[in-house]
Parts: sequence; structure tokens; C-alpha cells
Amino acid sequence: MSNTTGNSSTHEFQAEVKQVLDIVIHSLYTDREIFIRELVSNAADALEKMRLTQLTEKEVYGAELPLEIHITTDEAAGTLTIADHGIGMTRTELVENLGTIAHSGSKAFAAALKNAGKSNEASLIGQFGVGFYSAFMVADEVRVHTHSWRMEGEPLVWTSTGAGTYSIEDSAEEVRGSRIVIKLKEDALEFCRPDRVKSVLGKYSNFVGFPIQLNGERVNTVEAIWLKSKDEVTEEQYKAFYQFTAHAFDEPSYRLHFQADAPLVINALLFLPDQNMEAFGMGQMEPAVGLYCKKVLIDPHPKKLLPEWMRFVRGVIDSEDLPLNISRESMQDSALVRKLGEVVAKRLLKFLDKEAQDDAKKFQEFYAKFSRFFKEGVATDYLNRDAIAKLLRFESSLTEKGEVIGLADYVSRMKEDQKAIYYQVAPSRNTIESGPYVEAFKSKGYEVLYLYESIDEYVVNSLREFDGKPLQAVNSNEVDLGDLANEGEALNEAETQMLCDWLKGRLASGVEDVRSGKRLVSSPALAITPDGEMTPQMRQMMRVMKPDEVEAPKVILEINPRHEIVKKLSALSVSDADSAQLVAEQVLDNALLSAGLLDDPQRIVARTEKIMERLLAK
Ligand SMILES: Nc1ncnc2c1ncn2[C@@H]1O[C@H](COP(=O)(O)OP(=O)(O)OP(=O)(O)O)[C@@H](O)[C@H]1O
Repeated sequence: MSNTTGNSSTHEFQAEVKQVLDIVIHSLYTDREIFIRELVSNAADALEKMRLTQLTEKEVYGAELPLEIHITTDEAAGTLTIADHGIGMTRTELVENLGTIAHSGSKAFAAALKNAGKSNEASLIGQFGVGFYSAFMVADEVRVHTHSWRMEGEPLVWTSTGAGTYSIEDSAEEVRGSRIVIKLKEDALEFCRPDRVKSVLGKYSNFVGFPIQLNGERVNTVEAIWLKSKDEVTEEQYKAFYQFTAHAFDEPSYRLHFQADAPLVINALLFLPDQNMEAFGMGQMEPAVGLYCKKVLIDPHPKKLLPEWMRFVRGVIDSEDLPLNISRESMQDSALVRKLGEVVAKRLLKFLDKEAQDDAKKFQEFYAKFSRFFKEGVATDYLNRDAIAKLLRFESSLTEKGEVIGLADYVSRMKEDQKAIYYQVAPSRNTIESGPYVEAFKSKGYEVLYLYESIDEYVVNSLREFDGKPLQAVNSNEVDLGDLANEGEALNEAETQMLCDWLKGRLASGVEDVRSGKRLVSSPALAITPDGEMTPQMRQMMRVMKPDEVEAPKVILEINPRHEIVKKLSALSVSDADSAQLVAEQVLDNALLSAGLLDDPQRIVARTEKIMERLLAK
């Protein structure tokens, strides 16, 4: 919403921004100094964009201005000013960028707010950061003087106290870039003291790729810590660099800093974050491992450098083998860049595999947050599939609930006569363990992996095998466990065959075949999807997307000739075919239910009532 009078307009902040501002202004967050880092990092981004714009655009407003950041303190006025000659903003951009939440940090913050209790709000600022809006932690009023790099731009000033609205007016200041003037709150006047500001800047200013001047004095020496050797960089520097380059507030889970000379000269410093921003329902992240050539940034978000699934990785890759004048467009098709990405991706996967072995618990915690990316990797990154597969983790019939193992562990404890890696896809441990499928595997001592997400099916189908062993679903038609050493009396072969034939005739609309099953121990029957048919998980997905187009399933019903129900059903089919029909239908529905194939559970109610009536009448 906006109101215009002359060239001045008042606008309301988007509802989410209001909510964020309300918390930023009123919370007692202790680490308020981070607002300087946020504004300096925005200034650096704007300068970086300007540098790239100058390479491609002929006409740039204020082309002669140096790419620098100027910070000034004014103790008398109680203000702190952060100015850059970056790309600046047009009127539309001001509304879009400083009136709505479109960017990563505050979007995640707003999403997390929805789930957090009041008492956690301050800690959320610390975890996610709120970018530009963090200025309101210390400001009574913020003014943004700006002029876009575009020739048709105009000098503007954006003003707000953070309370619901902001205004945009014409300004007299015709300088390209942005100058942010913060009128400090009474309790934040420390931030107009030069020594205080200098000490805050000291923590990360050397990572900023442009000169920073504080009251006219240069405070940083631009330094590329990724070019240094590991022992020259302290833990604090690594952390500050990560938070600065990744606009992050968490501490990274993992860090990989390496130099290589062959096949390419590479200096890379990569970070794996602690928070998965995509988990906050904010859509896909942009790749954010910047590509540099001898300290010069070629592309901050190169799309074809690392595989797409690695978009959660942060950091820097620098290679002096790249031609300095490589454009961002040609970079995407460059064989050299592809090779560079391949080498780094391989190295990162190897590093993670080692980390996962050295500290399984830490990796498990990390994996729990980022598993989606690894699964996507197995399905899409053919080159690295096997290495990514090593990092997958699942619960299994041999783990406790909540504990996971990798495929390599699984293979190392496979039984000698075991032919495949077995798994079942189902929504929960309980569904799997109370169902009929795993019991035979357990009785043979074979471990079964429990896959709980529907995407898992796609993952195992893409993978097909691991370490030369095929992956096989426990409910697949192909499973052959040989003869199980089952105890107890069973129907003889002729009786079993007769019952199978009878069932096939009676259940014709729901079964393709009925046969005696070798893989049943304590359940009467189970359902198997015939070869070539959709698996239960695919079917469920289809049912969600196109409910009218999915037909009732026809399954193979395997019966257990040792089971009491089956034995009695055999006799009942001769003495009271009508009642036997009811039991047979119920056996099939129970099997469909366990298989995740029962579309209409309601019919069970009517049938069990009939069965009860008959039982009670006896
Ligand atoms: N100094 C500046 N010059 C030009 N544009 C700016 C400047 N500061 C902020 N902006 C614009 O305002 C937007 C919002 O800034 P904000 O700091 O809130 O988020 P961000 O930097 O995009 O995201 P994040 O901090 O989460 O990575 C920026 O994306 C940018 O387009």
C-alpha cells in the first residue's frame, strides 16, 4: 500500500517485514554490533555488482566513482553512516528490496518465527540474521540516500523509524550508490564512537574485497584467506570469513580448505552450514561457492561449477588457470570450469566420507538436516553417484530407532549367502516392523534398511547397486530367500494348491495370482506388486496427483501354508464357502494394508462386522 503527494510517497511494509521489525526493535538481542557487518556486506555486494555491471554496460551513471566503502561516525549528531558507490537502487528497487522480504536471511527468519516461542525470538536473530533490517536494532531512524547506476535513475531518500511505514522522497544528493544514515538510539550511542566501530570492523573487514575507510582512514587490507596455508588462518578468521561471505549466522558444520596443483591449480575454502535454509520452505537456494581467479571474483553464484545438489555449500574456489577475462556467460560452458568443479566436488565428497567415519555422530546430526541434498545427488549426479551413496544413512532392522547406518556398514555385515541389499520403503519403523515383509529376512539374519521418505524409492532406483550388490525391495517379486526352515505343520502341496486356486477364483478382481509364499513366518499372507507395475509409493504419489486415473491394484498374494488362519481357511472353503469368502477378502485387505495399497479402508469395517456377527451367532 502506498500514498503519494508530489514526489513523496509513504508505503506500508509488507506484513512479514512488520513482524520482523517488531522483533528486531523490541528484542533484547545482545549481539547488536552485527548490524555493521550486515550493512558493510550489503555495501560490498552492491560494489561487486557494480564492478560486474561496468564490464558489460557502456552507460553507467557516475562511472568515475571509486569502488569504495566510506564509514563515518558523528558523535555530536549521534549518527553512523555507511556509504558505497555500488549499484544503488531505483524507486521500484527500494520498494522491493527494503519493503518486502524477498531475500534469504530474513525470509528464513520470518519462517522460523512462525514456529518459535516468544522467548526464542532473540536467539533467532542470532541464528538467521535479518540483513538490512538489523539496523533497526540500534536505530531510531534509518535514512537510505541512493541513486541507481542506471542513467534514468533519480536521487532518492528512503526513510523509516521501523514502525509500520517508510517514505520515499526526492533527494538533492546526486551520487551513485547508497548512503545509509543511522540515527542511533540512546542506548546504542556506542556505535558512533570511532574506536568501537573500528573494533567491530576489525573482525571481518579484511575479507571485504573493496577499500573501507573509517572517517577518511583506510581500515582494511584486502586479504584472500583461501590463498593462505591452513596454519596461517585462525579459527576465528575462518568463522568470521564464513559468516561474512555466506551472509550466515550459524557456525559451519564442516570446513574444507585445500590447495592443489594438479590437474589444475586450485585454492578452495568450502563450508558446509549448520542450518538448512531450504528446510524453512523458502524454495531453492542459489549456488554460493564464489568462483575467483587470483583473488578476483568472476562469479559469486556460478551455476555450473559444482553439481546442483551441492547448492548448500558455501565458500570460494580460486584457480589461476582460469583466464581473467572469462565472462560469466562463457564460464558456464567452459570445459576448464567444469573440470574445476569436478575436482572440487570429488575432493569434498572424499572429505565428507572421512569425516563421517571419524565422527559418525557429528555426521549423523549434519546428515539429518541435509539428507535431501545427498538423495538428490544420488538421483541426479551420475559422475559422483557412488561417492554420494557412501554418505547416505538409514535406519535398519539392526539399528535402534533414530540410529542410522551407511551402505558400506551394511555390506560389511552382510551374511555370506546374502545376495542383495534389502530395503523396505514405508512411512515409519512401526509400519515396517508390524508388517509381514521383514520377518523372513530377520529369521535369516539378513539386515533390512528402513526407508521412510517417498523420495527414497527414487534414490534406490537410481542407485540400483552398491559395491557390486544389487538393492532389492523386500516386497519385490524378485526376492528369493530359498527355503526358510519353518517349524510347524503345514497344508500339504495339494491342499495348498487347491486353496490357492480357490482364492484366485474368489478374489479375482484384486489378485493377479495367489501362490504359496516362502518368505512368511508369522503372518498369514502378504501382497506383492507384480513386475512392471507401479510400486506402492509411486502409486500413492500418482493417487495424490491424479486420483481418478489410478486403478485398484492387482497384486500377487502369497499365503503361508503353516499359518492357522490359512489352514482353517482351507477347511472352511469346503464347509462354508460363504464365510470363507469373507475371511479371504479380509486376508487380502490386511495384506494390502501392510503393503500400503489399500485405497478404501472403509470396506473393512462392514466386513469385520459381518464376520463378528457370524462368530457371535455360533
Ligand atoms: N548498499 C546497498 N546498495 C544497493 N542495494 C542494497 C544495499 N543494501 C541493501 N540493498 C538491497 O536490499 C536487499 C535487501 O538487503 P538485505 O540485507 O535485507 O538482504 P540480502 O543482503 O539480500 O540478503 P541476506 O543478507 O540474507 O543475504 C538486497 O538484496 C539489495 O538488493
